[in-house]
Amino acid sequence: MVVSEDQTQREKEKQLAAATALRWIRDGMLLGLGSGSTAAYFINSLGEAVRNGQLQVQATATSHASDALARKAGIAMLEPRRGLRFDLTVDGADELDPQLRLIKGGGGALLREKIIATASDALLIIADSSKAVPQLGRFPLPLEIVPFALPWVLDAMEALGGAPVLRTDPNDAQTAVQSDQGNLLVDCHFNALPDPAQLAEHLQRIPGIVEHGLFLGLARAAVVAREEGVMLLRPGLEPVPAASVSELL
Ligand SMILES: O=C[C@H](O)[C@H](O)[C@H](O)COP(=O)(O)O
Repeated sequence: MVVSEDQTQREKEKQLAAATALRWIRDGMLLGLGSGSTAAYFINSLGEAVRNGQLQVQATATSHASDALARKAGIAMLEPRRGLRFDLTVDGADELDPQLRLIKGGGGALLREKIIATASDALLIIADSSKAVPQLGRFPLPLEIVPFALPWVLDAMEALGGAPVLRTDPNDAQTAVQSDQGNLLVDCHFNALPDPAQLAEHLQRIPGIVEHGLFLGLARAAVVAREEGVMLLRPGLEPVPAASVSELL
């Protein structure tokens, strides 16, 4: 596989954003752990700090893959239970706009990610520079669908102006990808989402859509690594160098 200079730069930025997020992790915190390649860098860095005795934390992961990675990294894992709330969730994103509205779910983990983000006092996004966009929608919107509902959900998405595509195995177009819950995933192409809140309302009314990948009003801050430095973005505030902010919460 040929890896372009751009891809190499993106990977470096993901690692840098993930490592920067560690500066806001405090001893004793209960953490939500995100999914995807950027979150994996964070889990590995966190695991290293735990194994070195620098940090003691407990966590719940947003996917089977992240759970396995975190256990392997030596992080103490918590099962879901009544009353459990997280101090902070650290997760990646497929797109984030200046108001820190997000598209998530490119890795299929959107449902557990939204559950854990909602059970957290704060959601911190870690991202490479390609994820920060002026307007959401170039990345197709992921949806988690109950299998029985698929045909009607596809019709409903077309009626909303989207072009829905069932997510299949990249090596076998006949095999649909299943989420950790055993549901189907649909990627809906819109090109641009001028009113994400209105779209989210429509999606919530379509039976069979278990969850959609619009995360609105959930992210407290985003660490975005760029060639010129690592910035902290917060809704309604000018971006500042991440190193200048000592307390996030
Ligand atoms: O379902 C996956 C998640 O929403 C990921 O956080 C998102 O797809 C970003 O993944 P990556 O860090 O690999 O770009």
